[in-house]
Amino acid sequence: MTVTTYNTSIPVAQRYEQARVQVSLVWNSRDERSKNSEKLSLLQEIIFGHKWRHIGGEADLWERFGGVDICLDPYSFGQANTLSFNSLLHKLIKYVPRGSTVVDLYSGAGVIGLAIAASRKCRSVRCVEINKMSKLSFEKSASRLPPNLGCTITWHNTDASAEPIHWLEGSSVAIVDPPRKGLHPSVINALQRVALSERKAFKAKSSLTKVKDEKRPWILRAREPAVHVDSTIMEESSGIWPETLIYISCGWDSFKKDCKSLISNEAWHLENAHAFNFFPGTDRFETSRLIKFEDSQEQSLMNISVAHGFFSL
Ligand SMILES: C[S@@+](CC[C@H](N)C(=O)[O-])C[C@H]1O[C@@H](n2cnc3c(N)ncnc32)[C@H](O)[C@@H]1O
Repeated sequence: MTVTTYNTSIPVAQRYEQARVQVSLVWNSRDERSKNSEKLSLLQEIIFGHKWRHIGGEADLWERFGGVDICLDPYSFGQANTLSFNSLLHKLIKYVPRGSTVVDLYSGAGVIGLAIAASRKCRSVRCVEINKMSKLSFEKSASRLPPNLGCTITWHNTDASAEPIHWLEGSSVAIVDPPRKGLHPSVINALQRVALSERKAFKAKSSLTKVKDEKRPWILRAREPAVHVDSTIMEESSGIWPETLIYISCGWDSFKKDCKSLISNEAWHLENAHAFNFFPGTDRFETSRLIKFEDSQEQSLMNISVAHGFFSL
């Protein structure tokens, strides 16, 4: 695969945005009418179409992340640098107090949530992801978790920005790992509100947040889990709000913007950050950082983890 950045008259960043991608398929046959040629058109359909089909080889790729087996299906998000991601997880896990109730927003196949569930004796972990195709990977990975974890783990196929308050309520730790564009304004707004004194008002009336009739069919709402692991009955969660926020970012500019918003009203205070090199040898280096926040209202510690933000060299 080649990405062309041919037009050198425009700035590098724009060159990549406007780049054209050339995909070369190497096929061992005399011509496109040879035996097995239907597989070639199938491959073409797979690459340029919207469906994935398993043609040959092992269907699943397994990785070991954060001490758990993780299944990576082709249609689910997967971290490119496994070593750096493991270092990030190792650091991140320590910021999650044992016994926490965790919400993993933008969870993909639930790698972070599953790793935390396995190592921090969490009471519950809720993974929230918009891509319904990640469900299968989550299910397969969850099936390999050690038995009797004593943690309720659920995976929800929904848009995290649709009802963020619902997901923050009942979670003592919130983890966000958004795409490069950063957090949706509704998520930032909800994080600001729950960390401020408004939190008390929320405590009173939130559990509270009624499910509204959704008039926009494209908005996913899935309060009920698509996958539920472990038999533990969910405890009453109202009254618990995030005291720890871990932000993992792959977009440095969007992170800076989100971070500024989160600390602007002193709801969250930056405490520390960690950086990890996700793309060594490139002209940018992708970093992860863990930033710890202190909540001035309640003197509790808040963490923000920023992963792989971009710095131009
Ligand atoms: C950077 S990936 C992180 C995935 C996962 N945390 C991991 O490390 O494998 C961002 C994920 O957010 C999901 N996503 C994007 N927009 C979303 C939204 N509005 N609500 C929920 N998930 C979303 C994407 O499908 C993708 O899986």
